[in-house]
Amino acid sequence: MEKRGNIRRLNRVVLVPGPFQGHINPMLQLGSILHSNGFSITVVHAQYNSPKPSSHPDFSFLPLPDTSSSAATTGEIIDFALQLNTDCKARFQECLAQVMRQLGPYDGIACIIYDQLMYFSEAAAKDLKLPCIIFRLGSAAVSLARDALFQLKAEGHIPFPESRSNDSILELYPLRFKDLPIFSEKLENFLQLLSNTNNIRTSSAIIYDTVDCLENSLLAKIQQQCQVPTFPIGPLHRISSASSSSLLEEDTSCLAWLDKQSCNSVIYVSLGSIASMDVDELVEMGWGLVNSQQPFLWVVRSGSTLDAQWIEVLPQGLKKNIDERGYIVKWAPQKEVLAHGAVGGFLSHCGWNSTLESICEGVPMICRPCFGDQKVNARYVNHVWRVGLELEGDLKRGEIEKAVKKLMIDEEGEAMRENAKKLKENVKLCIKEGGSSYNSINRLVEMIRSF
Ligand SMILES: O=c1ccn([C@@H]2O[C@H](COP(=O)(O)OP(=O)(O)O[C@H]3O[C@H](CO)[C@@H](O)[C@H](O)[C@H]3O)[C@@H](O)[C@H]2O)c(=O)[nH]1
Repeated sequence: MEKRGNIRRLNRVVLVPGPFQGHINPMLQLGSILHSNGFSITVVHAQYNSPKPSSHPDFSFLPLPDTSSSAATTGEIIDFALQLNTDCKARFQECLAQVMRQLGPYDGIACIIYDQLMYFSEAAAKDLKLPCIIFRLGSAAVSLARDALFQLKAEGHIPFPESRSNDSILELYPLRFKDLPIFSEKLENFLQLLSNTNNIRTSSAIIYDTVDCLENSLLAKIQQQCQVPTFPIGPLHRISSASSSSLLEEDTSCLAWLDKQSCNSVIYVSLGSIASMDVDELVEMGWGLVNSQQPFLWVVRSGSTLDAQWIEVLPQGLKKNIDERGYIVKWAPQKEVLAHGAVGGFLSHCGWNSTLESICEGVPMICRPCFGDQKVNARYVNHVWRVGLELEGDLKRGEIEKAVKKLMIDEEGEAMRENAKKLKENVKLCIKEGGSSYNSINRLVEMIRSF
């Protein structure tokens, strides 16, 4: 890793993850892959949802003293992200200059890899003449859908009336208007954020945590439109040996509970790290699961129910039924749960990490998308990859019960399980030696070495 013509070694990669669980995990997984390829890793991060340095002793961590460290709920995410970028830009540049000084004259930064949400990184890198690479965290389908939003807006198609919800969007088939990854309540701010995050500016490449066998034609389309190389290197959680970057404590007691359940019998329920529900929805979910008669493992994050601390708001009768059939935790070791033989289905919000993790374990899904890219992922899960079904409309116990039975017991669910198993095998081929993701990682490493 020596720079031609001098003895300066550029082997440090600076990573800038977004401050959410679903963003931190893949970035640190990428860090561990680069580390195993001989790079030193510095993680520059926001203080809000700060990653835990003790879980990654091989990396250096530098917090940005951002002022926007207030809780970001679903409705506030757009404004939070815009503010974070304003707050962090100058400080990031100071931070980089500090890293460069500390490294001394013979050691240097090869490049900066930043979460597209942290687009302030690019300007600072440019000022310091450092190469940078964008990390786009969602699927290729989401990326294309986001690009198309500006045209749809210019043509007056968004915001769209309820009557158009089910209409297909030709250029984004099979997406319908209701699947678009938009935040309708804050459309102008959202498009502003999107235009900032989508702009490649001086970045040298784009990384995707996705797999060729899932999104082959979409990835080809992106590469055609893109002036810089793209690297689909996922699923990172499968390729990387990184230890858990969980911000919350994982309750591993659920694994012992799973050990007592029969094969493929348990429905695992989790809506990720951001989505919330109200008390009525929590109660409906509880009864729906109980009435399905299937054993269930349910993640209810502390504070994820509006107007409640945790599950104290569940009626006693329901609690008693849950104790007989289910197990509730505040946070699960999700990857281990999905890999457990007892788990036969996943009721998920379809965050991209959860979707990939489920596909990699061959676990079919009930899709309950809550916002943003989750709606696109859900559509691909049930309509393209055919490894799940969608739970639409208001969250009602009868509908939940029906969906769980369909997935876990009916023939329709069995077909989805078969498809999921095939997809799992295809992904395995992509990550093994000579596979598409394996080759993509090698090309990425070569590119970083050439900077
Ligand atoms: O009990 C739990 C629940 C989740 N997880 C992990 O937390 C991550 C959750 O990520 P994801 O499924 O992507 O959901 P969010 O946390 O909601 O992620 C945000 O970021 C994603 C990546 O950009 C987007 O796809 C989502 O829509 C957005 O909400 C996954 O790695 C899970 O394994 C656990 O470890 N334990």
